[in-house]
Amino acid sequence: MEKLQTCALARHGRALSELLAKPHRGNLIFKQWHSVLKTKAQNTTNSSTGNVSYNQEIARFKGPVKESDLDAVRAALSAPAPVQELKEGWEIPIVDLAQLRHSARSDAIRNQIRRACEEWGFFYVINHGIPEQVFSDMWEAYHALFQLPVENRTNFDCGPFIPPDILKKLNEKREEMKKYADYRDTIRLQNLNPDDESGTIASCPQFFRRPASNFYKALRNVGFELLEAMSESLGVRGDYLYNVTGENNAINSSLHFYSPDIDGNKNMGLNPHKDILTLTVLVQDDTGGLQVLKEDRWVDVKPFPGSLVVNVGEAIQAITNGKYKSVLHRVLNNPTKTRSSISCFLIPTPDSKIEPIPDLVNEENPALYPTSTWKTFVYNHYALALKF
Ligand SMILES: O=C(O)CCC(=O)C(=O)O
Ligand SMILES: [Fe+2]
Repeated sequence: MEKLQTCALARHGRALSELLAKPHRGNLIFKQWHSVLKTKAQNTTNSSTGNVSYNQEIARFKGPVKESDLDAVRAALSAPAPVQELKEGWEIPIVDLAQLRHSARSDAIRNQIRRACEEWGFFYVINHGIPEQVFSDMWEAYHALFQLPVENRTNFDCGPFIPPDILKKLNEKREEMKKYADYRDTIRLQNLNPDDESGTIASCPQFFRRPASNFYKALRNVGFELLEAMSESLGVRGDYLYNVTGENNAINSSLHFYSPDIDGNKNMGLNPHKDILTLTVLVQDDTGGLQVLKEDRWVDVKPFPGSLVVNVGEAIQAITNGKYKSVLHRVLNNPTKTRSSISCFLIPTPDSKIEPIPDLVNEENPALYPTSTWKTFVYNHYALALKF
């Protein structure tokens, strides 16, 4: 703590304790970009963490770490929407995968998926059949990973996936971007093929490889199954979305650890953003805080034990010519508890062609997206967001 305090003093010329005493201590100075967690166990009540917990004071104030640029870019993609009361009875749709696998019910479930993608862009998946052990092993590995000293992360935490020239522009806008800082720590893994133990996963610590491989394989395969159902729900061949996103067996992942909102400032753990990729499959612990925007209202994606949370990415929105929605979502920090989540992103390969499905384009529905490669799509996406 002492070291961090010195660091805060040096940077901001004020003692940490002084700032902590102020009612507005959630000010920009402390909205650091990343946080680092480790050491001293505290009595946090995060059920999925078991006995493991992290020192939240440190988590909040260490930083900025090597620029969590992606968060800032994502935040810049759209201004935060107005916060309104949640509408009673609005619930995220639930998709029962066991029923989808049951031929007598699969049509009905595909229709549910279609509606969920059109109306919400988000849904829960239940009865996916992934053994509980896969999750518990992964959570254990997750917590062990976060306990490593931050300098030991460089081998495997790939940082943001942003084209270098965009990154340069972003650095020029750094001050402006600070207002979008998030209260959390994130480890990012990129281009990880869970089938290939000699690939990217080999740069992860030994203890993490096996549980991560099992976990990502399971989540990715659920993602593939959903891509098939989504293709069919659009009236195209079952392998359409899978093929069009490049038959990529590798995934990206963000492992998030959210600090408690100890000053009650309703700080943002993760600013409103859309996922740019194909499909996100996410697990969250039982803390809650994830919200999705629907008709200008934030709706809670409440923890639902045993479920996966799935959301449509920008790539699918483009391929479906806007029919399936990639929607804004955010995470609010819990007042007292930490929160853990792991996103598994299905990603196209760089040369994949991203363009609307021809059958979905007609006179009434002109193409809303030009044909591009995934690489260009990503570039344009960020460039547009940053308005240069
Ligand atoms: O932590 C969560 O629940 C959301 C994470 C998320 O939106 C992301 O990684 O893109
Ligand atoms: Fe997201």
